[in-house]
Amino acid sequence: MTRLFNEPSAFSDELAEGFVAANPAYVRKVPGGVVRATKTAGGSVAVVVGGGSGHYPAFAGLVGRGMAHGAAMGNIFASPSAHQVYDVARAAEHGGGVILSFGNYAGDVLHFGQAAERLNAEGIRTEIVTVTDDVASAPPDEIAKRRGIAGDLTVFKVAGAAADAGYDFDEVVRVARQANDRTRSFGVAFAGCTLPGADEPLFTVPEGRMSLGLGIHGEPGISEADIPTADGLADLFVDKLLAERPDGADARVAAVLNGLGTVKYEELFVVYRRVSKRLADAGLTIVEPEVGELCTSLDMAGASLTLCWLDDELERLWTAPADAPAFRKGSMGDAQMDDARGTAVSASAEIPAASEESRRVVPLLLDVLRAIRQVTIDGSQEFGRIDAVAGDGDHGIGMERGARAGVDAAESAASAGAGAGTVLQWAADAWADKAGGTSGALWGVLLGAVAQTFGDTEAVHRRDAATALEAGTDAVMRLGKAELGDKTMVDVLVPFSQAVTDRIGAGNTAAEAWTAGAAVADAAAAATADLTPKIGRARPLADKSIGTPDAGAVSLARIVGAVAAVLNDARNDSQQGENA
Ligand SMILES: Nc1ncnc2c1ncn2[C@@H]1O[C@H](COP(=O)(O)OP(=O)(O)O)[C@@H](O)[C@H]1O
Ligand SMILES: O=C(COP(=O)(O)O)[C@@H](O)CO
Repeated sequence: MTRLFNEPSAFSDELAEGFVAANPAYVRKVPGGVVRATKTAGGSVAVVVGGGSGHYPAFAGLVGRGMAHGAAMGNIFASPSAHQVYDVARAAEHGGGVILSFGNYAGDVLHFGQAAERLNAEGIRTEIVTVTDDVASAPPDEIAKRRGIAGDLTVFKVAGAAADAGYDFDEVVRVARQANDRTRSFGVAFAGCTLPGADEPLFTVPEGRMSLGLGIHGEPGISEADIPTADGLADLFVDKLLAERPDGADARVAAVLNGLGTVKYEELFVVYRRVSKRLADAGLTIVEPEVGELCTSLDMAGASLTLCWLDDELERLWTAPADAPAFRKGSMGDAQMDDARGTAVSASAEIPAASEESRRVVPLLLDVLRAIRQVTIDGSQEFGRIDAVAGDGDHGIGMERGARAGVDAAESAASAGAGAGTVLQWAADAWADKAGGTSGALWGVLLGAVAQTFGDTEAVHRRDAATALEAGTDAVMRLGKAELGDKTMVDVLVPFSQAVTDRIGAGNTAAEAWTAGAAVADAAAAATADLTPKIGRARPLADKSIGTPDAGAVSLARIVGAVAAVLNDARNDSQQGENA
């Protein structure tokens, strides 16, 4: 149970504030997260990490000398937005380029990817290193699909040490990827975690049982077993990981026995006693092990073991001194504070000139956006419950956060005289920024593509609605790379967009076309229940997901229905106006 909070929606911002207040010698707040408060040598590569909040000390607790240079801090269990990542990277970079490193989750991949594109376009050399250590989340022949869990630590540590040792950009990327290739983790959970303000945990495990192959966002494990003794758990961990020993690995390993939130250090030590013995029996030498909480999942009761098979270079970097709020090793000497660096990085947007025709559609667009917001408020709990079956339960919160921010931004743009395109673009940017997560990125590009199609100078006709939907569908599929049948919002978007295009082509009004499209969307969303997820958070829990529709598909269908209602109301109003 997360007992101590004020407003649940303010939890991640408030914890960031408190974290910075508690660690002024280490970190400084910047838009989107934190950067080192200490000086870094000019020309160094910057290692910027990040992810959702709720995993402390990942990610902000690992910012400091010898470790990361900055951390983008998302909402609880939701990736930070591209905007946040960009801002943190700009504040952290020192002229040697930026390595963005994070656990392999769809939302993080999309947002960090967009930030990398922007940084590279601005001439800041940026490369991504995803962490894929969780052996439970995909088989060895699909290793790149694996999630990142406590193995974040070994990858960030190696990358940060290399950057501070003066390695050049390509060399930091090389050793960080090498560390990831050599890192494997496996975890179990005895009880799920509860989001601040929620009454129920995201999942439960029957008394006396444990969930094997946990996710760090309250995703249930992939199978269940009786809770063994401490030695039994150690054996399970070691057997799983020894079976995954990378090809060509030497006999020296970094070992991390990680508590997920409510397992006591004492219990971890009892388990570690046996882990160390078993590894020694297997002929392995453990190098500077870590036992404690290094990557958590709020109050989840659980533990994981990580092994990183070291070579000489990785060992040197793993054992190099480090000094971060939650990770200290060796002795680094006195730090010099970095007072001089500025923080403001994102330019504020201007309102481009708009034509009268373009502005004429803005009131209707605002009604549409407000209706979308209402759907996300009304459906927040339900979308979250659907998402929790095989995901992390945050789909409702994320959609609501995004839609609320989108409406606020659109209203500001409209009151400053913006045209249709800019109103929607502001909504798109604010949605992606405040929602984070996979759906935040996807709704950002969806609305952004509609905004581009509408523009600020031409009147918006019903054919433009169909063109905009097609552009939005393309943008979502290009960014998310999901195909039809993968069990995502794409399974609704494609048939819905097609239905609207067909109806408009046949001479229907926009309201008629959307009404017909809404029926198609409802049926398509319901049909996702039979599908097996092939992408996104639910993929490792495919069997659990069968029988439940996809959360993003359901929320999209609900939104389409609400938009159809707004268009029908608008049409009835204008007909009454004509009759009067
Ligand atoms: N690659 C993808 N392409 C399109 N939609 C996706 C993709 N991955 C996930 N989704 C959609 O996003 C929804 C989850 O959104 P959200 O809760 O924000 O995700 P997460 O918490 O997993 O980042 C899924 O139900 C699915 O509809
Ligand atoms: O939750 C995280 C990112 O996952 P999403 O795919 O955005 O839900 C984060 O905590 C892990 O980095």
